[in-house]
Amino acid sequence: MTEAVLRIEKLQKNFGALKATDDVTLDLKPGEIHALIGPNGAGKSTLIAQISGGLSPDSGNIYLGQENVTGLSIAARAKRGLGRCFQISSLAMPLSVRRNVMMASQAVTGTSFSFWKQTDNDQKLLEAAEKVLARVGLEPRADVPVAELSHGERRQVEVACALALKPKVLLLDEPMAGMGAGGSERLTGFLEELKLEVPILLVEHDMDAVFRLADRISVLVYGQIIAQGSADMIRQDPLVREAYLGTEE
Ligand SMILES: Nc1ncnc2c1ncn2[C@@H]1O[C@H](COP(=O)(O)OP(=O)(O)OP(=O)(O)O)[C@@H](O)[C@H]1O
Repeated sequence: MTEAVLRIEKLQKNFGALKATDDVTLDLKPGEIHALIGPNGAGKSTLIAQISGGLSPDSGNIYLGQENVTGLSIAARAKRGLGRCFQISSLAMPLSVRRNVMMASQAVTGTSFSFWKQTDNDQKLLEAAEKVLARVGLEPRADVPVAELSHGERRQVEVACALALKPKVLLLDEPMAGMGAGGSERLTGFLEELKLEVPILLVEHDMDAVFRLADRISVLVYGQIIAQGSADMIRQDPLVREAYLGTEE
């Protein structure tokens, strides 16, 4: 059996009486996209926050490869290869696309002291940024301030920032949100290629993208996984149809 790169075991998180994460177990294997779907308020963001390290679970464990990372900080997890899509709000708007990507990779290489001077000179960072920008198709926009980009392009910058950290695992929280049809289509194609290098745990409301991309899908409702399996299995699952009735489809 292929070893999981990310494994979540019996995770539990309560907010007062609300069970936001209720005994969640799932894993992510090399080469796959595992999508996490569920109606609004199902607990997807809460789960992603616990995996990335922003929120501590009440109980349960999170493993990156063999290592239990449940007690580690966001930065410590990032150093161990847990990449996540940066929120647009964390991008530096006045700075160029290239500079944003360089700053992202610097954040985990530990070279942040006096980085304003250093960044321009650090050839390694620059080369790494150029590679990533080419990868996501942002090369022609490298010198443009993020503030001048379209929403879809900013999303691409977020993905580029995450990739600059050379992650072993990628968490993407609604990467298609706010993108036009063309943007979603391009990003879908890109993620299809990317998963072969970096497995992806994907939270996404765009069901066309989910059903096209996901090798496996977990359906979260009221903090619990009510179904887990291939896209075909999930499409036909009566519990899932009931949970989505009148919402997504
Ligand atoms: N810090 C918090 N304190 C109290 N309740 C919270 C907190 N964060 C989230 N919740 C509640 O936990 C539940 C799960 O919320 P969460 O944002 O994880 O759902 P979601 O599936 O990501 O929703 P959406 O699809 O709308 O983004 C919701 O009922 C929400 O109101």
